[in-house]
Amino acid sequence: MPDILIIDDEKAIRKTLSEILSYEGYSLTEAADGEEGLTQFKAKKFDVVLCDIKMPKLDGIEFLQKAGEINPDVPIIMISGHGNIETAVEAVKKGAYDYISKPPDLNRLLITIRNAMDKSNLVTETKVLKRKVSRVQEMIGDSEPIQKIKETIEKVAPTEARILVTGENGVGKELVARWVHEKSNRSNGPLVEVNCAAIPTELIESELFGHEKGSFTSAIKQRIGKFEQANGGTLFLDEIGDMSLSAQAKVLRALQEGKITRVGADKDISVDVRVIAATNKDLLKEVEDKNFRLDLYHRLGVILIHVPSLNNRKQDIPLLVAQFLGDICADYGVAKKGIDEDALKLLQEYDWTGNIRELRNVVERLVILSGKTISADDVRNYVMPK
Ligand SMILES: Nc1ncnc2c1ncn2[C@@H]1O[C@H](COP(=O)(O)OP(=O)(O)OP(=O)(O)O)[C@@H](O)[C@H]1O
Repeated sequence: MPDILIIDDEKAIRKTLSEILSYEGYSLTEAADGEEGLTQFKAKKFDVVLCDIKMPKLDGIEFLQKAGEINPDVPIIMISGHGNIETAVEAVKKGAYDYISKPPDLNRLLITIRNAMDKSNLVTETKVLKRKVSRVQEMIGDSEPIQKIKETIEKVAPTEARILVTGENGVGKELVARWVHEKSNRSNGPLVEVNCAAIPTELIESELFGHEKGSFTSAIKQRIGKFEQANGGTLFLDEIGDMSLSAQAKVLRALQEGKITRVGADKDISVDVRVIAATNKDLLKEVEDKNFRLDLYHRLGVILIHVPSLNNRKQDIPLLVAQFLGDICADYGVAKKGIDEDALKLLQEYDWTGNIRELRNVVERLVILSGKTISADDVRNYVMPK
């Protein structure tokens, strides 16, 4: 049964609308002002909201803005009184689905609600489709290490084992983490990613565990951390070797006890998260240098997956180039370009210190600058040997 929220300070209007709509098979919730409406809106996902414009506490326009921040996909139909048609039009400009006038015309009311629900279903379907289309990039390569990595992923993904992925920048460590999540029993839950190297040391704890309002100078609002966001899913801690020792201690506790504490809070929160960590550093050397905790290393690295550099699996280059050529030409909306054998050979001779990320950039450059078929001369002209 579709759920409709009616927000109006006039009891008579709420009553009339409720009667008509419940007769039509909708389930109704009523609120007497914008604030109450917002509380209801937060508590449950409605299919449609009918909202008066002039109300005490929070008026219709303010409700529209706040509701849009919480869930922009729920259609809101404004109910306008005599004197505020202009405001209703303004509301539509600001994102309301439509408006109806008081007293409501029965047919127009029902049609508007039906249309609003159709539109909202379409929005949801489009989102689902988009998600399906943007599925995880396939892991290309038939070299022995890549085959072994794929086998390991198949085996360990359905378990709850923590995984430490190692390898240079741009080799595909994140892709490994994505596939583990995708093939795990948590694939319907979130995959949340944190790049530990990109966050200043003093902020990493609040980023991971969240904070309470006022717990430090810039904590103006309460904030949910990445561990909580990843609840029921997977947390990918990238560049874990760059994490401060004090954050390491807290991550260790989260892993040992399945509990976290927001910065500035005194209450524990239980979290159900599978952690996959990645690093381009030699963590055991970091342990030796006292930059990384040995106990955390053991907790994280139940399964170790090393992704070798592209220079150590150059036989994967032709397959990767073919894949990237297809993807990039499709992105640019041009017919798929080909590549000469000699050009491919030259690419295999290069030193790929930037790994797969660099290879993709080079293919993109070649697609832009070359003719229909990429030649060895194109490679010589546009790809500088190092
Ligand atoms: N085997 C592969 N097949 C196809 N694309 C790949 C493969 N490995 C990596 N890529 C692509 O190369 C790019 C870099 O990969 P990714 O971000 O996973 O590397 P990374 O090791 O996590 O890098 P960093 O350490 O810099 O974060 C991504 O666009 C990824 O989709």
